[in-house]
Amino acid sequence: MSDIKLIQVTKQYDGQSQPAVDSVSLDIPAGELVVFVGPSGCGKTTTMKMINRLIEPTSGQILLGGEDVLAREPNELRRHIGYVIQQIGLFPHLTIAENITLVPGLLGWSAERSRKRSDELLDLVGLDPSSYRDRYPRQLSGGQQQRVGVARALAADPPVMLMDEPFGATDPITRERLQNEFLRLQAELRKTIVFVTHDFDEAVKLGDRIAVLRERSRIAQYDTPEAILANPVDDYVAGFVGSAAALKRLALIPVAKLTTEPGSADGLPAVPPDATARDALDLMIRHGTSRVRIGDGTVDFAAISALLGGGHER
Ligand SMILES: Nc1ncnc2c1ncn2[C@@H]1O[C@H](COP(=O)(O)OP(=O)(O)OP(=O)(O)O)[C@@H](O)[C@H]1O
Repeated sequence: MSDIKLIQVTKQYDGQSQPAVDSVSLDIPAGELVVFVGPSGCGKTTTMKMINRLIEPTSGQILLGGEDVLAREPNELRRHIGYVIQQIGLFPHLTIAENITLVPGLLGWSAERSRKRSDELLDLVGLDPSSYRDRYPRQLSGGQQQRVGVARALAADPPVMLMDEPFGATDPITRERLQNEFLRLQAELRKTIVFVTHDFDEAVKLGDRIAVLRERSRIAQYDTPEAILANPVDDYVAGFVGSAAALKRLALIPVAKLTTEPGSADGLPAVPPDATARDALDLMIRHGTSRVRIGDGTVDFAAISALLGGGHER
């Protein structure tokens, strides 16, 4: 199992008076997408890069599937951890297929196996292999290059992915499309993912859990998006959540996340399986009910109103 455990991890850069990351402990369960969100300079990237040893911790321990990452050879470690960054870093003189299969190449895959994998991944990220595999990066739009970046990180099927603001450089519409595609992918692949962003809406939309970080990467709150929206632990987190934006955020939360056990759903209006909490609320208001059906379960008004920050006056 590829869970990740940070145990009192500290990074002190040379010449800095304070550590960039100060004794951070965090458990990231296997198969979950955990988002680090926090203001610029709070140490998100530093924390993430210590997991694949692009940055070496000053002290503390990082376990990957129970194994100390510091005991592993860095290049070998990195071949098992997909890495996606904002400036994708595709090699301009290599074709898209060659870019995608860099790591499989290092792992000694045959040309045939690499070609198949690259076509499969292009399909997976929504690019037609026959029209894209032989192009060069400059012949693709920013959003398409970003998809190739994701495909490349997935190439050797690593159990763990680190993603640093991967959609940050794209326009809002492309960004939303990439987020949606990525959510669909992750529902299928269930990788262990650490995802860095400073956009709280993105964190709510993508995260199974969110770590809200304060300065020096200290964890202000670590919980599901729903729990953080409903009960921010303090003013710092509440400031991040921003109560005025709560209604808007309902449109980001799949109502399936809120579904309760199957009960009697006779006669209740139904929302489709991919509906958002906002859709469910609209349906309740239209039908004057406090419960709606989704699949085999139901969701009630209390679950939705909790997301609006019920009980936390600002
Ligand atoms: N190589 C370095 N040497 C010295 N200080 C550094 C180095 N890299 C980062 N820092 C400092 O460590 C702190 C954390 O930086 P980091 O890049 O991890 O933050 P971040 O939360 O990812 O920020 P952003 O959202 O702006 O990318 C910052 O104060 C930064 O100036």
